Amino acid sequence: MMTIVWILAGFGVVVLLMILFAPHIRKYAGGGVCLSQARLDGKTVLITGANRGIGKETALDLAGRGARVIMACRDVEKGEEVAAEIRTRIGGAQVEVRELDLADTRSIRAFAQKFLREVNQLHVLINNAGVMMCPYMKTADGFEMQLGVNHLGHFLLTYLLIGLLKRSAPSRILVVSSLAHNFGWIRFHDLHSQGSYNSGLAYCQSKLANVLFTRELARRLRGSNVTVNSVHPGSVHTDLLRHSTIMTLLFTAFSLFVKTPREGAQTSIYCSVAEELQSISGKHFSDCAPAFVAPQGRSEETARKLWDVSCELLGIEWD
Ligand SMILES: NC(=O)C1=CN([C@@H]2O[C@H](COP(=O)(O)OP(=O)(O)OC[C@H]3O[C@@H](n4cnc5c(N)ncnc54)[C@H](OP(=O)(O)O)[C@@H]3O)[C@@H](O)[C@H]2O)C=CC1
Ligand SMILES: CC1=C(/C=C/C(C)=C/C=C/C(C)=C/C=O)C(C)(C)CCC1
Repeated sequence: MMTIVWILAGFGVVVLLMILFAPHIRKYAGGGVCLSQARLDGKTVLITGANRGIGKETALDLAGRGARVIMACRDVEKGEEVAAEIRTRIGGAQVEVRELDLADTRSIRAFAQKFLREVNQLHVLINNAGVMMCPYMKTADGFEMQLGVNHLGHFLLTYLLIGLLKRSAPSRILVVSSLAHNFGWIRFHDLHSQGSYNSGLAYCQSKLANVLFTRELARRLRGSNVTVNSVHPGSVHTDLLRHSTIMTLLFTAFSLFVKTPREGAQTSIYCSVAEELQSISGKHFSDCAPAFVAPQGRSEETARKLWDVSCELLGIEWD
């Protein structure tokens, strides 16, 4: 009986302390803030998955800095609703919505074709869209969904737009990866998890692929004045968690310690605008500062092999 009383008392003390220190905990959990006041007037930014979560907050901030923001969304209607909200919140905001389904290479090619016809400059490409821990699904081209959307879809999109980015230089590419890359490895023998599927490990693989792509692309872009960096936004309460009940419960219970989408967007914003990053490429950032990359994310051999396999799967030649 006494043990239960002590446990309840301890729990009460913890809750009380959390309430008391809530503002301090929130400030700490919010993480790094982009302090740059840089304007983006005359610059064009493309953000994938900009209709919610981190992508939406990134679009809102960059539009506020005067950029022309193109929101690439698979659901145009949802995208238009968010674009209208951004226009209401920021007078004179230049936001547009274009259809892009990263789970279908035909949609990616159609998007790029139209984009290259109608937009003549691109200064920042933010590969932000993502899916996490979904049940086993395949993209229209037969790729495992998380690898297909998070890595291969963005790989093809970047390939199709790289000429425009080079012509618009100085320009930047951001790849929104994750701390989850630490727990991933590239399963070259079963890239699409046909033998066995673990939704968490498949997500980690796709986020490791993001880091490896960033490093290999940076190496290939040396001297072009186009930089590419990867980002971990932090643990952010967004709809990304929708396929994991445990993660949803955890993030709800510990919401004090988890970032809001606006806080989660800070590192993407920082890497898009910070003047001091103008010539920084092939690095990984979190909380608006350089961040640790796991050894498997630093392997040049794996990065090159993944590059070749990705080209082969997508039927492209990218030297
Ligand atoms: N939230 C977190 O804690 C963390 C997030 N990240 C990364 O941050 C990025 C943004 O995630 P977050 O904002 O949290 O998640 P959200 O689920 O809120 O947003 C994801 C966005 O990606 C879009 N998307 C998903 N599939 C496709 C597709 N096939 N084609 C085009 N767009 C698609 C979604 O569109 P729709 O609305 O139509 O579904 C949505 O706009 C992701 O890359 C994620 O891996 C990394 C670490 C932690
Ligand atoms: C352990 C623990 C947490 C869980 C963190 C997790 C599970 C992070 C997941 C990150 C994601 C979703 C990455 C996406 O790429 C909280 C809730 C912060 C509260 C403090 C203790």
